[in-house]
Amino acid sequence: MGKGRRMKKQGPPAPLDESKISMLKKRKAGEAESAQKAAAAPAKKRRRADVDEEEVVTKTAAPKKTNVNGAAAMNGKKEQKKAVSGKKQPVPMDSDSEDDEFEDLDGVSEGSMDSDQMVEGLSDLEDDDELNAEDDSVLDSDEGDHPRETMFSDDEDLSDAEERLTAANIEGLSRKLDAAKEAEDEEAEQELQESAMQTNIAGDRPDVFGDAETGQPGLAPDLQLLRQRITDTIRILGDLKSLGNPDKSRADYLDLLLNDICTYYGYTRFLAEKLFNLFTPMEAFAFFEANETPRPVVIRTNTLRTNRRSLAQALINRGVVLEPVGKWSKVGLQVFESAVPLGATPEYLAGHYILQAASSFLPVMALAPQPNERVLDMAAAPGGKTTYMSALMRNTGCVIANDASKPRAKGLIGNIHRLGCKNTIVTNLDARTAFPKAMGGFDRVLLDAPCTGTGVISKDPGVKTSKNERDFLAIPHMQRQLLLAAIDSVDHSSKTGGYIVYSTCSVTVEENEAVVQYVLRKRPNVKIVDTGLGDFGSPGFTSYMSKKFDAKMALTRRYFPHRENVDGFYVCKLKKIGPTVSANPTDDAPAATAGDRPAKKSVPSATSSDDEVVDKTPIQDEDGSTMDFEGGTFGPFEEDDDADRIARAERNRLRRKGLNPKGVLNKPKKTKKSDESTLQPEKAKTETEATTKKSLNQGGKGEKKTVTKGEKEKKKDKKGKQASK
Ligand SMILES: C[S@@+](CC[C@H](N)C(=O)[O-])C[C@H]1O[C@@H](n2cnc3c(N)ncnc32)[C@H](O)[C@@H]1O
Repeated sequence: MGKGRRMKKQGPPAPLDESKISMLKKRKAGEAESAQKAAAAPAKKRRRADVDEEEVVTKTAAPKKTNVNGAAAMNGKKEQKKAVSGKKQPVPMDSDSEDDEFEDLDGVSEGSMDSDQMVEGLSDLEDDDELNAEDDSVLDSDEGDHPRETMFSDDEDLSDAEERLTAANIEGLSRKLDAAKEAEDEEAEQELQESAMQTNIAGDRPDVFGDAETGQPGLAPDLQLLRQRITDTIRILGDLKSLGNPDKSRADYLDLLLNDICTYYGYTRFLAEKLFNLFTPMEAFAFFEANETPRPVVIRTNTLRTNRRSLAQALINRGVVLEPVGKWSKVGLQVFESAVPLGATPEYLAGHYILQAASSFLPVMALAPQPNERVLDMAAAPGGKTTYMSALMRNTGCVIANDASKPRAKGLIGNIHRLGCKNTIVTNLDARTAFPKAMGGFDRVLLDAPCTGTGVISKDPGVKTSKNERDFLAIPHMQRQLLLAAIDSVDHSSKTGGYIVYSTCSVTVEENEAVVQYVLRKRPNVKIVDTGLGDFGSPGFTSYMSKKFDAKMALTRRYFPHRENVDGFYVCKLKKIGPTVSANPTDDAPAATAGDRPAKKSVPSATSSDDEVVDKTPIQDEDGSTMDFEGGTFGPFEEDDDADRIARAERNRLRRKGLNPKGVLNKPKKTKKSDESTLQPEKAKTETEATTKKSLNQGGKGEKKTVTKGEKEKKKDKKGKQASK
């Protein structure tokens, strides 16, 4: 549908630094020798072009496991990779001399490249920032204790120093991305203007309303014209005064634009509007466009079984064209092309890697689980993040990997076994209720929440039409409950942790900042902290439309397909700073949780009695100031009345269907269900919804709910309200 976008590199690794290479050339070989070699070069090039398989295999002194076929395949792939990545290629190597390698680096030689050399290229790309004039590791052979080991480190665990390095890398990458984006934006703007000029050459003010009919009635719309009108309208909206029709308002243009976007990209008006409102019209266009193309394929090296260099080597041997994903990750590899199915290679089956979107590394990096900790992954299936956590913890401590969906939990078990995670226990529970009471005291909790999936529309275009108003009430409601439970499951006095990471693959405010804002109000014992992910991505919104959020919301991170070329994602890191209490004891705070280990001093710990112990001690911020959680700077979430709002939406939905809400909703039910479960969709539309529904049922089953005095009073209140309505 949309104009094809070329596959962009997942955050471009820095190109090889030619000046450093020249320096090395000079140092390694004298000038006279260089001249001699240069004279001999054509002959060598010819020889290389004719290189036979035997020569490839015997290139290095040390015996290599180079797969001849794989190497041969790579020769062909080299050119393809050039085309895809548009970058200078890694170095073809020859055992003859290092100088030859340098010639190749200069791009003179058309010679063959074996798989080892590809890996060398990768290591160069990975660490080129660290290169200095004395660095021997730009190119090397496999022999001896060569610094190459540090270039493509065998030990890719994130030590403290490495973590800092990763953060620095992210900043560097981010700066590069900014520069690249600026250039791209300029280019796009120019293109847009050029094309607009071509079609509106006749007049200064493009008449987009004049050609409102882009196709004959009953016929498919002319997509070319539609696209043109979209770009024209965006241009007009950028300068309404001089380009717009004086008889038309901004709202008229926005309306036209939204309708065109719906027709062109196939969204419902409801969702198109919701997503459109996140951006300027120009950026919204880029977002919708990006949703039409797939994100780069990325695999994560499982460091419990191998290291990235060996994995890259093995896959290159099989004809896979790949590169390190970017400096921000030491375990990711972006795959450009593959001659074999990536989900069926021997390395895959042996658990050396997992196919995992780049953005889904980020929540785990933010959580930063430490060896020997006790960690909970509340919604874990199929386990991309669980297995990454397990690897970061080096198979020590304990990861509880939970998912409410049984079939998905089976997949999770499969991945855990395949990847050799031995510190992991799988549970199949509704995480909204299961953990805080039964099993708390976690050092860290990850909640990668079920969501509407508006960040992954390129993977699941069904989202464009399947998500409705009701979903945007019911799903955030569940996310709030889950996040409250996540907080209540954490031990605030954990010596190493006390952190919660909340993430979604959705870009809407309802599922991200609004959920976090809600829990900040409900749990004054948490605060937003820096994700540690550097400047990669954009800050979370501190205000949106009429809503104002906590100023620290800017510490949360948003990722967008059109900005970072990753799936749309949101990451927020919270620190629990006091025992579980609730600002409103009648709300979702459990009467007793196992989340907090008994506090050491006078702070009253939660007990197992029905009545919640509320710690009235004001919670102090790091600077010693008392935190203001009651209204004030952030609001206007005056009253939490999710159930009412959902009920209202349900009534509206039924009315739209032509049904009488009173008749339908007041029908006597066979079994008694909780407020929320009666409001779940009758028909599961997506896997998430299906799971949600199931988990709701599971939650109801066999769970004896403890009702506090406050809860009883609130219920009474609600009944009174409903009766008066
Ligand atoms: C976004 S996916 C998780 C992806 C996973 N973290 C990964 O990286 O592979 C959300 C998961 O939440 C699960 N889920 C939905 N409702 C749940 C609940 N109440 N308790 C626990 N898990 C739930 C779904 O089954 C789904 O697998």
